[in-house]
Amino acid sequence: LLPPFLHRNRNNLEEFIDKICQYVIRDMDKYGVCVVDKFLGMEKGLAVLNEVLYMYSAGLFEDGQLVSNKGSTNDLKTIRGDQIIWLDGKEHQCQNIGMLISRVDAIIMRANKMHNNGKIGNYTINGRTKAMVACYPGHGSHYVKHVDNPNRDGRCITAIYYLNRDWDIKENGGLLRIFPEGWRDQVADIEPLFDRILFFWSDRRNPHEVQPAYKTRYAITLWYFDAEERNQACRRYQRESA
Ligand SMILES: Cc1cc(NC(=O)CCC(=O)O)nc(C)c1Br
Ligand SMILES: [Fe+3]
Repeated sequence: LLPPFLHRNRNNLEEFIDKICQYVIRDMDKYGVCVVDKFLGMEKGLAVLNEVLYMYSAGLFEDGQLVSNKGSTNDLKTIRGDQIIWLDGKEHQCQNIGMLISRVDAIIMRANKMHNNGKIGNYTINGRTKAMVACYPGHGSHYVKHVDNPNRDGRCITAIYYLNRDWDIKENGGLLRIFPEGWRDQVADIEPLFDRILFFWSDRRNPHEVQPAYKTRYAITLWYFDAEERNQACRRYQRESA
């Protein structure tokens, strides 16, 4: 008879997803931010990391936005921000990234169903963006303080999965600092640790920044849509572009 921990069969996965789901609902309701560690486990986490490293080494990432950085002499020194690639997870050599995406979908859709008559935080989630795989090259590249969805474009939850093994925040930097609205001068400092997933409301409640990273820093981001807000945003967009 196999020891219990080797039976990672369906019902263990179902139980795991339910447990994480309760935790996500509670923390999102209370804080608007939720961190889950050991999300996939070492083996699957490494499989996802290896797919990302393979694509990065194959030069498939596009150059991210240029962050114009005023040097000391006030010259416009542009340092490269994050480099990104968008994936739907069905691409060749991406089946583990695809598995990660379906795990996050399972939690969000389960939370959507489970929570006060099919809503999480009063949202009805009916879709998401593709996965944005981002790499900060690590020469001090950072991301300036911003809000993901400042103008009601439909995105309600940001989910970020981190892939950085042996990350030492003092040495390597790359801290994600969230300034949750209503927390007064408190901040949420999130280290981009391997196999960690972070959820937060995408709107103005959660301005955030990535502090300069001094080692290559990888993350996979998904943004989930609220049906109503997304429909209104699409209608607005059609009117504007008509
Ligand atoms: C391209 C793009 C990236 C990000 N990334 C982060 O905020 C970093 C989070 C982290 O890696 O810890 N956000 C927006 C609104 C856009 Br657009
Ligand atoms: Fe962001």
